[in-house]
Amino acid sequence: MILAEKLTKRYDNGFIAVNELQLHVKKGDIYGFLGPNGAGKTTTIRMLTGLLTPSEGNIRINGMDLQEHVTNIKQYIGVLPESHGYYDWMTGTEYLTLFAELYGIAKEKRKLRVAEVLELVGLYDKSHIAVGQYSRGMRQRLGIAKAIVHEPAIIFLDEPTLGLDPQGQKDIQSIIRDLNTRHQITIFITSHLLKEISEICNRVAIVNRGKLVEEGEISTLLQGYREIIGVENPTLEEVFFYLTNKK
Ligand SMILES: Nc1ncnc2c1ncn2[C@@H]1O[C@H](COP(=O)(O)OP(=O)(O)OP(=O)(O)O)[C@@H](O)[C@H]1O
Repeated sequence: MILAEKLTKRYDNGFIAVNELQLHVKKGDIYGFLGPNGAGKTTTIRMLTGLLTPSEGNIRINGMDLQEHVTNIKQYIGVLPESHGYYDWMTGTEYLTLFAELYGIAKEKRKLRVAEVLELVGLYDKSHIAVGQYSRGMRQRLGIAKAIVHEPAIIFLDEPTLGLDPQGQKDIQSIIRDLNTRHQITIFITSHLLKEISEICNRVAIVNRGKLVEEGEISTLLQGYREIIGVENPTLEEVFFYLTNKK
């Protein structure tokens, strides 16, 4: 579904933030993209979603080259960026209706689709309140609703539970599972909460200083590092620290 080959980003100051990354996200995955601060996760998401041009390498989404078909591909993907602004004076309904319109959803379908996504993220009851009065958890849920309003096949969630309390984290996790299982959306997610990733994802990639250090099924990965780390049942956190601290 997403195939990135030799993906590289060299910023104008010469710094190589992403270095020949090979990624393969399969249809139906909840794919965790992990790495320490500064590893290149946001830079990668920005390239995979067509916001930043790679310095080298290529990206195929649903078999289409991203550079060549960027406009078409934007209909297939939805994004919850790491940080994003809202129009605080708008209600949840107005905000989503605006994006439904920008995505070209026909006027007669907009109202129904906006109501559907509000229901899906548990904001239906709050749809008439100004976004400025939403809690952080509600804003994140609204951000997810925005990411799915045009029925994309893949969504990219950059730290969706950052700064949320445990209940807020659980709410987002259950929305993610629901989108994946009931709505067949492939999910690409970054998070520093490794327990969260091991609970909701089936596959992960671990990056460090712009380079891929591992990719695969979580269960296979954990098994593969049993002897190397010398722990009978290593957690994702133990494997992560082993891989990102090694020289
Ligand atoms: N515009 C830029 N110019 C130069 N360097 C940049 C630019 N944007 C990001 N970087 C650097 O690229 C590296 C990767 O940044 P990026 O934001 O992709 O990391 P990240 O893995 O998302 O980090 P975090 O977990 O902290 O969000 C960092 O060292 C960052 O300082």
